[in-house]
Amino acid sequence: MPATPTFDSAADAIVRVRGLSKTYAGGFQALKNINLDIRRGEIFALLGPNGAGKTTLISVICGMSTATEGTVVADGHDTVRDYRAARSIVGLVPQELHTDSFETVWATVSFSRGLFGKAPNPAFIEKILKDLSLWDKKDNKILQLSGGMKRRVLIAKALSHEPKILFLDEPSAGVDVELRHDMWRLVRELRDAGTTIILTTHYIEEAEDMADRIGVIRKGELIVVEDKHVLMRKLGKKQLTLTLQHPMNHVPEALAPWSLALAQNGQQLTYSFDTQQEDTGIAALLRALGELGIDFKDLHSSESSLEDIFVSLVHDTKAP
Ligand SMILES: Nc1ncnc2c1ncn2[C@@H]1O[C@H](COP(=O)(O)OP(=O)(O)OP(=O)(O)O)[C@@H](O)[C@H]1O
Repeated sequence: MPATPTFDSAADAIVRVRGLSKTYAGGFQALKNINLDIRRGEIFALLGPNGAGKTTLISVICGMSTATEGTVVADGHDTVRDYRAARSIVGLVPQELHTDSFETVWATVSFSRGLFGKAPNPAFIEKILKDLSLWDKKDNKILQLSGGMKRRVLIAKALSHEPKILFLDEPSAGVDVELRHDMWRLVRELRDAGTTIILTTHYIEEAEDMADRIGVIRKGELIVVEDKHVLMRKLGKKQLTLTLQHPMNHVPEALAPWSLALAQNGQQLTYSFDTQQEDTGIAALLRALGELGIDFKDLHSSESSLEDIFVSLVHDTKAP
């Protein structure tokens, strides 16, 4: 399993993370020497199990939390030395809802824009609220809204100052299907308009669907950064499943080289092969089956999903 971090030094990186480590006050090291370039205009998905360090990494990149070592440069601005400028180009949709507000939706979102020193732009705020189906709630107080509506307000706030980089921390956690679809439509629109999107997610099918590149973080280390399609091609496995005419009790010794799995009460033989190999071994397997007189009535192949790849990456015992 190639769990080597591929450090990609893109010429047009909008975020450059170098040698980033973070140790919390209690002594726990949550991030270990992270190097990462986020390309301008991409959707980058950060995957990792609970506690891997995703939120910590996002908060340090956004300048909300300080690193113990290393630097982050966002669109040319060092997030520590040049905090205000760096912060003004970043929008963050946090995981937690802190929105027990007596303010109205309109006031809250407009105020957020003002916090970043941007001139009022009611037409722009109106557009965001309409895009997020919040327009008819614009005069409601935040505390009167449902959880899903509050989540929409968080997104509206993050977008209010027209950030170049939008961070979404677990945007789909606890939201209904409708909001999820609205959110992904909006994310695609934003990306098409030039916004760079960085998100963390547990919904791997979403990363598979949405992301241009994927980063996998485990125990504070970035173990893989790769173009989604390349990752799936490189680490993906294909499976060939044969449904047999006659069930068998065990896999014959002569078929040992293919490490076949027998399932479905001896009716199904499965062969897993590496998609990168030049010779998949399928032709030889079919010949061997013919020679042994093993007939099959059906044959189909399938590819491993990003989820399979992710699970095998984070459980790879060889990696640290
Ligand atoms: N303020 C803190 N003080 C000490 N340790 C912390 C603090 N915040 C987070 N941690 C620890 O750092 C590690 C990384 O946490 P982080 O929230 O970044 O993980 P995550 O990948 O976002 O997890 P999840 O998917 O559960 O949100 C965890 O072990 C967590 O317990």
